Amino acid sequence: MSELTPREIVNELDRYIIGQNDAKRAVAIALRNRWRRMQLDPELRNEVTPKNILMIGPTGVGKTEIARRLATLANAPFVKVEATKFTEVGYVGKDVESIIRDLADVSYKLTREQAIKRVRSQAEDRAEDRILDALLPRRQTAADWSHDLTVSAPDSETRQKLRKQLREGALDDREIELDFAMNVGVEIMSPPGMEEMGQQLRQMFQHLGGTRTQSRKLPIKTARPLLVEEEAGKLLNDEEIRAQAVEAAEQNGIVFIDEIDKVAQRSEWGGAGVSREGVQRDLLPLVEGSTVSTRYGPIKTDHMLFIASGAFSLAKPSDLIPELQGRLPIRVELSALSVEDFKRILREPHNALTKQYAALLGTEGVSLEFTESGIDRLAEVAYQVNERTENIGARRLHTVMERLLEKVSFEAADKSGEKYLIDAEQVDKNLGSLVKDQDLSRYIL
Ligand SMILES: Nc1ncnc2c1ncn2[C@@H]1O[C@H](COP(=O)(O)OP(=O)(O)OP(=O)(O)O)[C@@H](O)[C@H]1O
Repeated sequence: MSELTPREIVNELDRYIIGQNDAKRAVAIALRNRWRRMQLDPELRNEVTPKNILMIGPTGVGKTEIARRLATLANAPFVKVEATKFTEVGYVGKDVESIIRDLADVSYKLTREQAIKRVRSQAEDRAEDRILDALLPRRQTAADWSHDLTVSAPDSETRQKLRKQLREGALDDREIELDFAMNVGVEIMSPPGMEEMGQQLRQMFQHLGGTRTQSRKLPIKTARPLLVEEEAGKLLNDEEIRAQAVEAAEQNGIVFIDEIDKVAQRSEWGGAGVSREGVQRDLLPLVEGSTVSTRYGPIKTDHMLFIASGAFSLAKPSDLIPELQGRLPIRVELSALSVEDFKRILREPHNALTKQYAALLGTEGVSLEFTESGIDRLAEVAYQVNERTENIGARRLHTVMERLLEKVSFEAADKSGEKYLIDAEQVDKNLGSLVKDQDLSRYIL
């Protein structure tokens, strides 16, 4: 559980997202409220439900990015779905529960990764010993000392030498033969709603099947990560991880529902409105709090944080069914991005595109530098293309940048040691004609 204060959360988000302060504040408060809730005594804790958020703003201005970064910050399981997915042909209702099942999968993966991190060094030690055993069968070193091979004998001199070489990477290419555990568990696909039964069957088969081993000959550098993974697996308790994953999804889960405006009911839309309202009605129990069965066991949605988002250019939040409106009490508007914002997005974020491309090309020994004028011009070009064709927000920076650097990216492998300077002139030279030609920019930028 993140202990960051709202101010700290906003500061962290500022490292990646330019502007959109209202939205940042809203999600920061929501996250802090989770921490506050956990400080309460259990009885009151259960009464406090999250104040879900409705983000309103055009496409590509940072709605998803804010939610995703928040989740990363809080180490929280996160899923994003498009509400329109449930209006597609073939939708037969109730499938919205798959959102929670996906969240459970994400949560399990996250929880397992964290658990692996905790046992990693122990698993690495064990893996090292197994490699050494393969290089120098332990009987030669340990048997005289003890017949019980599970008790580790002190390293013989040869073993010590090998261990040193191994750690220095000197034996990386040496091939060894090892027994790897093969999971013979049966994958059971359970129909929606029957996950728990599937889970029980899976466990039953696992007991019947057990694990078998398979002997494989591999170079040490390939074998090592596999052995670490296998040893970590042995050190972990899967039942415990499953239970923790359920807990994390219930207490920390964040569900981001995009395009909620597209399923907002408007009386004049007539017939189609029914199915749209249907989707809202299906979503409602999740947001209000219900129990969904997953392969990890039943999961309650009561304390998950739901962030719904949409452009609301045609429909308005008041076109959503009243119950859903009531469940999304916090409204934040995100503004369209200006040229100045684009300039900052290219320069400031920790992961700014300019930094990403420079780092990528750096791996080829090519140095890529953007002058101030170059960045300004790029931002202006992206803004212009957005105005003239379709406004896709900051996503335009990606398409424009990709186009600008296409040639450099292609050639970089043969240009080690060279330096590329991107100034305004370069930008104009590469993109000028495309920007002027509306049809071309529609296809290419
Ligand atoms: N304010 C911003 N600061 C930095 N980067 C941004 C900002 N807005 C958008 N971006 C970048 O633009 C891309 C798209 O943004 P995002 O996915 O958040 O859009 P969105 O507002 O959720 O749109 P949609 O509703 O269409 O999904 C991301 O790569 C994101 O990093």
